[in-house]
Amino acid sequence: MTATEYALRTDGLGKRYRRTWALRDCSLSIPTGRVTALVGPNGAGKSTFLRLVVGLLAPTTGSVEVLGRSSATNTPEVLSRIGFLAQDHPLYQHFTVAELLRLGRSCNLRFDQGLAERRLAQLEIPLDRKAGALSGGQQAQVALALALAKRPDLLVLDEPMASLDPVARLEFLQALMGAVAENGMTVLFSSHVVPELERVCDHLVVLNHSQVTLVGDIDALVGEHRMLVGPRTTTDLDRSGTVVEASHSERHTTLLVRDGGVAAAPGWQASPVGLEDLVLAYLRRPARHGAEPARTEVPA
Ligand SMILES: Nc1ncnc2c1ncn2[C@@H]1O[C@H](COP(=O)(O)OP(=O)(O)OP(=O)(O)O)[C@@H](O)[C@H]1O
Repeated sequence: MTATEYALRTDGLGKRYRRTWALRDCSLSIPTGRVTALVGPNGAGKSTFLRLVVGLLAPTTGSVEVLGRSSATNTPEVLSRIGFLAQDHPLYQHFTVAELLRLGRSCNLRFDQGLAERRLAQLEIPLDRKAGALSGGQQAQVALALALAKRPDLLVLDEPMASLDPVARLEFLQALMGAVAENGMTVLFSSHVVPELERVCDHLVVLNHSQVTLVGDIDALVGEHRMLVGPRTTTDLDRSGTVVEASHSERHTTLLVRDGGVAAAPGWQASPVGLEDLVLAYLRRPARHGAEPARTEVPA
């Protein structure tokens, strides 16, 4: 792929706040046009990663390339192609929606006021209402309308649905997907709500303990993993694979494996794994801080 076929590339990216590494050794690529979910527990480094991507933070190590350009040399032209919705979608609470739109237009060359107004009219959000008088879901929708009106090539959203109820979350995701279908932009958003991601995302990054533990196309990742259940054992498996997670009951052993790991021994059964189980298994893995990925081979 050429540089512009990737909306985002990072190489050895790291950020340290005093003695705390919020993100380390992050090297990944996100192809253009994908909707990517960034998943991780509290404190995993998601916000730090997203703020590095949009240029609000400078890396301690490594580099970020966004829309084919290094973020170290971000020009106003590149920045105008990036939309960013910060966590809790902050809006000036004393501004009316119309005033927020005016502010957006004055700050962004490509601002599409008509697009924002149509979206807000569909949602029946009055333009003369102050942001502080809107519900959390309405504020999220206004923030999304402002971000979309920039007509960004890359839209970055930091936990955009965190404060929304299930209905508002669904409406938000539908609005986002509608905009993606219309504009064909690349979207990167962080979330804790794994079950909802499968419907809208085609790419996944799992971040845990400040490190990327899984990245790739969701269908491919799900296809590469499987669940093996067999008689309780820790040693007598004779086909190699990478054990992501092992659990044992009194009589059975359950393994989540990657790359092979076909149940070879009699009594073992393999089954596909769902996205949620897959993500949870990676999130449960202990921290590692070495250079090499922690891959445990199934004993031969
Ligand atoms: N400005 C800062 N100064 C010092 N430490 C920070 C700062 N910002 C973040 N951290 C630390 O960096 C780590 C990663 O924080 P970050 O906010 O990126 O995580 P997160 O995955 O977005 O968490 P959450 O899901 O709770 O929002 C945490 O240990 C956090 O305490």
